[in-house]
Amino acid sequence: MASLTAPYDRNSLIPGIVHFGLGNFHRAHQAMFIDRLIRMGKAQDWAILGVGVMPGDSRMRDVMQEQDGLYTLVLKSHGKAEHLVIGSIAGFLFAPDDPEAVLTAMTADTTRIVSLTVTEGGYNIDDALGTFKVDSPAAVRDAEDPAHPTTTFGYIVEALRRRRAAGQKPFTVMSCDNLQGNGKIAHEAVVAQARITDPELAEWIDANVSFPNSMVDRITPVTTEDDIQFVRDNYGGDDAWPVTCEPFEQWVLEDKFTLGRPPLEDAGVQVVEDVVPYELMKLRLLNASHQALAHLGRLIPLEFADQAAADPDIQAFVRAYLEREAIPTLKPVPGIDLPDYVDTLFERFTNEAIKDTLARLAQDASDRMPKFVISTLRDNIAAGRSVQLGAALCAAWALGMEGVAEDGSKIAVDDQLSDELLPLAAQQKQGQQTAVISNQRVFGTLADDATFVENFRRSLESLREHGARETIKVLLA
Ligand SMILES: NC(=O)C1=CN([C@@H]2O[C@H](COP(=O)(O)OP(=O)(O)OC[C@H]3O[C@@H](n4cnc5c(N)ncnc54)[C@H](O)[C@@H]3O)[C@@H](O)[C@H]2O)C=CC1
Ligand SMILES: O=P(O)(O)OC[C@H]1O[C@](O)(CO)[C@@H](O)[C@@H]1O
Repeated sequence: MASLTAPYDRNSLIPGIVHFGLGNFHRAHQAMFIDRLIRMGKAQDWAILGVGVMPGDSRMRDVMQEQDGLYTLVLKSHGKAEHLVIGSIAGFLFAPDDPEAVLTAMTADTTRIVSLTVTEGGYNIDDALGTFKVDSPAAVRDAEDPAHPTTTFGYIVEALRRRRAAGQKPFTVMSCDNLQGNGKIAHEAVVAQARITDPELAEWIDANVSFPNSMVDRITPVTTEDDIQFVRDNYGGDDAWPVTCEPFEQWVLEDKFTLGRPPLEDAGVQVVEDVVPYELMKLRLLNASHQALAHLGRLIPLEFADQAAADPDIQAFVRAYLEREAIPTLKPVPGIDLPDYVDTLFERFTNEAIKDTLARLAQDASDRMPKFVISTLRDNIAAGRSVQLGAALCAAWALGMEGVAEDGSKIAVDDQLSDELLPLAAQQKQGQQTAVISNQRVFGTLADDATFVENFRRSLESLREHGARETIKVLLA
C-alpha cells in the first residue's frame, strides 16, 4: 500500500509551536496555515509538536508515528474535492508516556508558542461563574504534585515556572477553541491553576504571559470510514486518519505575542487589534443559524444540516432572522460585508459533502442558545427592537424538548441540562406554556418580559398546532 509522500524537505523543520489537542480541527486549520507558510519558505522554524494528554490520544500517537506526522487534508464541496498532504506536524508526544519529554519541549528556547484546541470542556471553567474550577479533581491533583502534571494547564504552569527559573522568556499561550474570549478564558485557567500552589508565580504569569484572542472557523466533522476509503480510492494514499472539511477557512487573531509569531497574514490569517466584532459575527450569525436549522429541522423532521439549509421554508426563516434581528445587534466588522457573509453561510451549510447532523448541532443547546441566540434577544429587548423570530426559535427548541417530531417520531435530547429541562418540557406539554422559559440558568429573566413571552407563546402554539412550515409562513408573511 502506498504511504504518504512528504510535500517538502522536512529535515530542516524546527518546532516553534507545542500544540495541545491535536484533533481534527487543528489538523484542518492551524496546521494547514503553518503548512502553507512552510511551502512558501516562511515558517521552517514554526513547525508543530503535538501533545495529547487524554487517554484516547494514544491512537493519534500511533497514527502520527506510523505516518511520520503526515496526513491527508481533503476539502470537499458541492461534488468537488481537492486534497493536500500536510507536513507541518514535526512530531507527537502522548504525554502519559513521558511527561518530562513534554516539559522539555515546552521549555526549549525554540518553543515560542503553546497553542490549544482542547475543546470547550478542556478549560475546566464554571459556566455560571466564568471561573476555573480549582476544586475539580484534575486541577487539585496537578496542584498537589505540580512537577508531574497531567492536565493541559498543569503542563503550562510547570513549563512557565521552569522557564522563569531558567531566566527564559515565557511562550505565548494561543487558544484556538471555539469560545468567546478564548484568550481571556485560557488566561483565567492558567493563572488560576498556578495560584492554587504558587500565588507569586500566578502574578508573574498574569503580568508577563500573553494570551491572544482568536476567532476560528472551518466546519470539520469527525473522520469516517468512508473518508478513509475516499482517500485510498482517489489519491492512492493509505492514510489511517485523514481529515475532511469544507474549503471555507477563517482565522482572525489578536496580535499579542511575546516571543514573535509566524507571518500568518501571508497565509490568509486576519491579524487584528480587536477580535470581538468578528467573534460576535460568527456566534450570532453562523452559530445562531445552526441552532435554527437544528431546532426547526428536527421538528419537521430532517436529519442533516445541508437538508435543513436547502429547505426553502427554513432558509427563509433563518435569512429573515439574521437580517431583521441578529445583524442589527452587531458592531461594524472591519473588512466584512455582512449580507455577503450570510450568503457564504448558506453556500457552506448546503454543502452536502459535509454530513453535519442536526442532532450534533442541537447537542447541549442549553449551553449554545444563551451564547448564540438569547444574548441577541436581550440586546433587541434593550433597544426596543422586534424579538418575534428569536422568540420563535426558542419556541422551536422548547417544543423539540417535548421529544416528538411532527411525524410522531422521537426527538432525542442530548443536553447536559436535560435533568432540569426535560421535566419543564413535560410541564409545557401539559399546558404550562412558560415552564421551559422560566429556567433562569438558560433564559435569565426573559420570562418577565411581556413582549418576549407573548411572541414565544404565539409561536409555540402555532408550531404545535400547525407545524414548522406553516408557522414560518405566517411569521414571514
Ligand atoms: N470541528 C470543528 O468544526 C471546529 C472545532 N473548533 C474547536 O476545536 C475543538 C476541537 O474540535 P475537534 O478537533 O474537531 O475535536 P476532536 O475530537 O477531533 O479533537 C479534540 C482534541 O481535544 C483533546 N481534548 C479533549 N478534552 C480535553 C481535555 N479535557 N484536556 C486536554 N485535551 C482535551 C482531545 O484529546 C483531542 O486531541 C472544538 O471543541 C472547538 O472548540 C473550532 C472551530 C471548528
Ligand atoms: O461545536 P464546537 O465543538 O464548539 O465547534 C465547532 C464549531 O465550529 C463550527 O464547526 C464552525 O467553525 C461550528 O459548527 C461550531 O460552532
